[in-house]
Amino acid sequence: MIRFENVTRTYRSGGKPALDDVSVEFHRGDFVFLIGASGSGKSTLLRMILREGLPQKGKVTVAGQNLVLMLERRVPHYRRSIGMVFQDFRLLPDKTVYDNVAFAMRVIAAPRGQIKKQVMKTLERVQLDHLARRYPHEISGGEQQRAAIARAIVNQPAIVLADEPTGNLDPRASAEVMKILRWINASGATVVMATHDRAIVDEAQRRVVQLHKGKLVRDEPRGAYDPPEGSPAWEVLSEELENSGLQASDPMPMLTQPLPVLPEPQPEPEPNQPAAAKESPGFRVREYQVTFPEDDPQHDDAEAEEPAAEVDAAAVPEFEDDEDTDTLAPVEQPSALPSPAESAAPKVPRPRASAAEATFTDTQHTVDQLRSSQPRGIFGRRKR
Ligand SMILES: Nc1ncnc2c1ncn2[C@@H]1O[C@H](COP(=O)(O)OP(=O)(O)OP(=O)(O)O)[C@@H](O)[C@H]1O
Repeated sequence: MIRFENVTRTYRSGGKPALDDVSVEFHRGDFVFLIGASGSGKSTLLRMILREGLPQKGKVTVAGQNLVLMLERRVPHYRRSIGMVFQDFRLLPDKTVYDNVAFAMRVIAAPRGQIKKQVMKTLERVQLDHLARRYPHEISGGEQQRAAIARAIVNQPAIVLADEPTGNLDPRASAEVMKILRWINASGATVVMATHDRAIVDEAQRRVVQLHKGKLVRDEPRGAYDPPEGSPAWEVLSEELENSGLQASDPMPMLTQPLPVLPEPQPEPEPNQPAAAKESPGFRVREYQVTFPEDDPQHDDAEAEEPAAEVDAAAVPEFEDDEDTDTLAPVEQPSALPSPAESAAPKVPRPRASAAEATFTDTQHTVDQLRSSQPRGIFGRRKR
């Protein structure tokens, strides 16, 4: 479904590549942990799947569509089949939980009745229906992340990308988020999750793809956070360990080595603090300007869910791309989350991930991405 072939991406000419000759394939229904030290290229890879940034060399294909050759005008439609979850949630602070999720459907001009039904169904599935009327600053970080996930999946994307979705959460909230991501995956979506969270990776025993300085050094079908001793990844990282500055939360092949000095732990955020107060110092969430009519305080809520325009299915462009017949058909969600027993916090306490600087730092990106969302079904149709 997602294929990288010898992909090299360099941000600055003459600089070191953020991705260096990477070849990897993610299949429909995969659950993949993308791991690696800070700066190893995880976010760059995720962004490339979103078609934010193209490779200088190589080819990225998603559901048979060559992203390098994709026409710009088709990109918004393409992105609608992808749900994106960020470390810093990126909820719109002036909208309720309900409206944050509904926003993703309003911008694609979904019918009003469908919005209400689908938003509430999705909120129930992330167990947030009782908080639908709250604003982001009135709910916990874990609840904010669940709301952000609801927003990402409300249009039933075939692919869900998560960039350190548990990075700002405590173990219990992280476990809730993982339960939801597993459920999304079980419903058929491909999930690719970048993480520094050792405990989560170790516990899940799912596919692990590891980057190191832009190179793919490991692809294990069922792996732990640390590479197996003696494996090529272990060898590479062992060589690097002495002078690499790896964090304790980065893949660490030789646990007998002395650990680097860690920064002072950050204080736990107070419950019910505004979202901004919970952001790690490294984040740069910019002010954004949303100019949609529904942001106008005078705007009648009753009208807010009216479609902005009729969707003419016949007018929706279809993909003509190449070789494989894979599609990005929307994914039906099962009717319920796994049992509450599955939501128990992880047994092993783990260190909080370092406050790595978010790469998707521009909230406008989220708004743009939501604007380009669309009704389900479109991506399942391609010209033969
Ligand atoms: N917009 C950009 N402009 C220039 N360099 C960039 C840009 N984005 C990323 N880089 C560089 O590319 C490399 C890979 O960065 P990337 O954000 O993909 O790593 P990462 O593994 O996601 O890191 P982290 O775990 O800290 O989020 C780093 O050296 C980074 O400095």
